[in-house]
Amino acid sequence: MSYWLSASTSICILITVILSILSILSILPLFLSPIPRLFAIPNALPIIGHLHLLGDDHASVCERLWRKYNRSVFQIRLGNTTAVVVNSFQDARRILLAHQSALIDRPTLYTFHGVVSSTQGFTIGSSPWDASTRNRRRAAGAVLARPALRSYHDMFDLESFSLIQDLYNSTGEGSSPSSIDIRPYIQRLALNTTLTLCYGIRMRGVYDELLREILEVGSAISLLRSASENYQDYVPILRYLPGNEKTQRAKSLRARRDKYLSFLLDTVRDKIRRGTDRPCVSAAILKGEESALSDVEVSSICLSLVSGGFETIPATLTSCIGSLATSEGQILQEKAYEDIRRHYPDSLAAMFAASFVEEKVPYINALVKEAERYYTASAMNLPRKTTVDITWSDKNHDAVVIPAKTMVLINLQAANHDTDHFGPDADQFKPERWLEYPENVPVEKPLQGLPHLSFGAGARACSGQLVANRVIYTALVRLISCYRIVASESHPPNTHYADYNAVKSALVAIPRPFKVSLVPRDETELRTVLREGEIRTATYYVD
Ligand code: HEM
Repeated sequence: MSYWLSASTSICILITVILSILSILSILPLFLSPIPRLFAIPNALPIIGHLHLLGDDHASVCERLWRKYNRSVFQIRLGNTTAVVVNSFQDARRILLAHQSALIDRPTLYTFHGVVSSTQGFTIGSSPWDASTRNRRRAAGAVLARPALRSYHDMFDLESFSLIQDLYNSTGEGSSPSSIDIRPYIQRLALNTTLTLCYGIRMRGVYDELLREILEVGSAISLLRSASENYQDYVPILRYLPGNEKTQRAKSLRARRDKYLSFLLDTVRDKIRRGTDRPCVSAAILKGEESALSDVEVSSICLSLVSGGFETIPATLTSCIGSLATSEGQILQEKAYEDIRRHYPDSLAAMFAASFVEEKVPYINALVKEAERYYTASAMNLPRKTTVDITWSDKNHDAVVIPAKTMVLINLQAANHDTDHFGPDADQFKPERWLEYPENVPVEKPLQGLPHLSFGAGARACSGQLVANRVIYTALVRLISCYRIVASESHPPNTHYADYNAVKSALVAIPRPFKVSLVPRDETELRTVLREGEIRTATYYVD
């Protein structure tokens, strides 16, 4: 009897000791954390920190951690790097705007900055803050500012017209056309927009070889900026393993990118020699009209504009079309069509002629904002780094100091779906949230501050948001007024705000493939605008 008693006592003691050790281990990171008193997520492992916990979908995991621990701002450890994650809309907006100069820097990463970017310089979005970044951001800002939009009307017209024309040619005529994957068409629309701005060059074919090479290399490079794909950035010992595949891959992508960037710049030089160049960023700089920038800075600006738009616009626009194509989306399409007709009552041709110079249909503006919010293209934003200490406080917790040189990750996906800010239906695609209906017609609700955080905010906010809005707006107005978009039954879209993304570890979302049928609303009217459009746009580009 006493033997059993002492045995059970020993087991109890053993369990108590194990539990005590475990609880000490779980709270230990709080005491060891480099940012004193800022809540640290438990269960960091030696060497890798929280990388195991984050998996490949950092935004959704951090969103769940926020709700689980009821802390919108917390610290995590990515291998050897401490990062502060900010989740709620209010906190994200506050840290980006109230501390914008303290957050103006961006961190450098071994694979992306050390290997990929060693030849053409960093893009603006991946550059640490210094005088060169300031000059490049200013130059890009001038090209992408509101007054400059006017000079791109031909381009907006041509590219959105080519979208409609090529879709028409690919899907066939009649009321039951074949279903199609729309993303490659939108990729060309987005890439041609920035290629025209930077080099005065566009690709005619949706499956053009150079176009596909730029897209493939660009997407692969964007994966090299992801924490979950590049443990060697945070666990340095991995860099020295023999046959390091990541570094080899980064070098081969760098070589492929250097090749097409040189080709594009050489083409502009050649056009300048022959006097056939078009006004664009690189021609202005090569001709000495803009002398403050070096060659590497010119390459960096062009690279920033090309890479800034070619994935973000397709992610947003393709997914929006996915939502419109569902059975619930049919109602949204009809409301949008009615509103387009209300503002352009005369004819489809009149609407076509005006749709690229103004953004005046409220329902389409609401669709654009909702698509940008709901399908947050860059879920974890481009990382930021503090330049000085930030004193951070909120009403529920004591003030903490986030030290200078800390990585700050703003969870844009979580902020854009924050029910405290957008209401209980934040997880639904609902353009109506941006509208009010006095006298039963849609009018845009007056905006108080930022509508959403998909373009970031503050001193390093997206430079291309006005161009992006116009491209998405024009494409939607034209598509919806020409076609009813219907989801394929065999390849339907995934419309969940996180799961629509096939590659969650990438810096910018890549929507899962789906197909739609495009049913012409009025075949005769459609053919008229196609004929007129062909004549009008033929005058824009004479190669
Ligand atoms: C729907 C389309 C787009 C989305 C959702 C988007 C999103 C973003 C985001 C989240 C950032 C980082 C902001 C921050 O750190 O706060 C960014 C930066 C940037 N974007 Fe965009 N973007 C889009 C389109 C474009 C386009 C079309 C261009 C150029 C033509 C562009 C050029 C840039 C540049 C140059 C930066 C770097 C800014 C800096 O670091 O100073 N973006 N974008």
